[in-house]
Amino acid sequence: MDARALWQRYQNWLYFHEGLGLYLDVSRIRFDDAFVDSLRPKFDKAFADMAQLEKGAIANPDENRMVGHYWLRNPDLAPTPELTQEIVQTLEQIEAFAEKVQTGAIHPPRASRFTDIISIGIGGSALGPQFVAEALAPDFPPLKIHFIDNNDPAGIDRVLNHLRNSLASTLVLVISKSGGTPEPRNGMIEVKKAYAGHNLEFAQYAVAITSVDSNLDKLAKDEGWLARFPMYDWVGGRTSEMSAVGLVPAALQGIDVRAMLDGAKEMDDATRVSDVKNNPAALLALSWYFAGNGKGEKDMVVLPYKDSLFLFSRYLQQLVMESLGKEKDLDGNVVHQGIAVYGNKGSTDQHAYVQQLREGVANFFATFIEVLEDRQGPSTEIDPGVTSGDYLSGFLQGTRQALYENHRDSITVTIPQVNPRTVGALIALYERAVGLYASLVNVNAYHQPGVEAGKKAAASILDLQTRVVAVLQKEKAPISLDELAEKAGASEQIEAIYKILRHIHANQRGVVLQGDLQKPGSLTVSAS
Ligand SMILES: O=P(O)(O)OC[C@H]1O[C@H](O)[C@H](O)[C@@H](O)[C@@H]1O
Repeated sequence: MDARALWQRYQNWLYFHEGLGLYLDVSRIRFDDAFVDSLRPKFDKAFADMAQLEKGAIANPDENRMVGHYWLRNPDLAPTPELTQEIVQTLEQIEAFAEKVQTGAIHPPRASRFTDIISIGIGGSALGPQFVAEALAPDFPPLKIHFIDNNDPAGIDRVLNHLRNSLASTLVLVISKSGGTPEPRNGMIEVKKAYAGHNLEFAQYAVAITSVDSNLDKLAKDEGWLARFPMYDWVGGRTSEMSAVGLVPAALQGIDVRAMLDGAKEMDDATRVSDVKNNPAALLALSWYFAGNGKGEKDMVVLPYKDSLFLFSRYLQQLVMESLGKEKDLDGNVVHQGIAVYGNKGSTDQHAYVQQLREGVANFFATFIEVLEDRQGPSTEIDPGVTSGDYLSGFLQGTRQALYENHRDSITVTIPQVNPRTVGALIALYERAVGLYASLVNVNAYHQPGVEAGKKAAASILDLQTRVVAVLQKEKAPISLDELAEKAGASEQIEAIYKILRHIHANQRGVVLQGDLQKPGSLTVSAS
């Protein structure tokens, strides 16, 4: 296609949302009209499915749950007045709590204000809050947020060390929808011990965000934590940014959560339109379907050209991959669906892996996120008449063009600036696109059965560790791994036992391995 024809195609397919000032350009995805027509029946079904979902249908059949993240930003849509009221009240409580914390009406026992937040959570209970903090927190927020989103002891230490002089003014958010995920539970126990070590009573610093009556909720209630905010079973972790999960940390950091919700609502309205060409989420789903042949054959590389959006790809990774990455479709056929997502930010990534994108294996399509406003205030000129922002803008256009010339397709989303409304809109846009695409490929976007296998295996390893260590402690002399495994009744699991022992040995916690480390089968082990 020559330049004029491309320009025409650009204009034909350009989507613009006036209220949000958001553009979506899918012209560099090479579908034709016949392809769009061929998907029409699937889209009709997807729009109908989505309408049912918004009305409160059991859209997550495996877990027998409604899927209601759209109600969070438009509570009147909720299927019952009780739910509407609950959403509205929770939002009011969140805002009231944040205001009291910021003004010092709620303050820690030994300081006049809270200054910092430790947010403990993982997956959907971390990625949204992290993305939004990075995108929207002011440079000098009323409370500065720090995340514990893993079970890495050194990572936990790092956060606690940074805060060792301000723990007495640090609020702790423990975020877990289920209230039973091991990582946040363990993080909470470690942080609690650190508070005890500073003679601080944890409950006076702690806030729980979790489902009503979960283990975490009960603990927070029993111990009299500072506050508790509810999570709902009809909101999935990966779509929970507009629930208390995302709103509490955002409001505490001084982010305008109402504006974020408004932006999402406006986008929801726009993506409810049942006409592909005039629905930005449908245009995304159409492009993903075309690019990956409806089978996820191409990865989605997400490149925001704005530092504050660099966690967007990480956020989308869970939203897209946990939603679409499914073994079976809704009819039980084995389909192995999904779309792999990765990315970081431009132009930084141009100096890393864009070489491969341009010339190497063509197994991806790119999504550029462009922000029109360079910075607040004027820019200095780097060269005569040229600013850093002009360079960044040029880098984006250049990469888009260079990729297209080499048959690498791309989508471009353009927003006027990074603010609560546009961030809310971006989140809503992708939530809807994922939902529509899931319908196109007939998978349940709202469950995650595959995650359980790893969790169960991990639990059985920890159980094995307890058994093996108990057996070892009764031994008087060093014993071979084979013997130990047999005595623990776990001969089949010798490799796992070896790895457990090597780990305990490395941490000098009462186990000594001796012998040739190159030949694990020849090692003997003793309790020290
Ligand atoms: O919020 P939680 O219940 O602790 O869950 C945190 C995360 O854990 C799981 O592994 C799920 O796969 C995620 O979807 C979820 O976001």
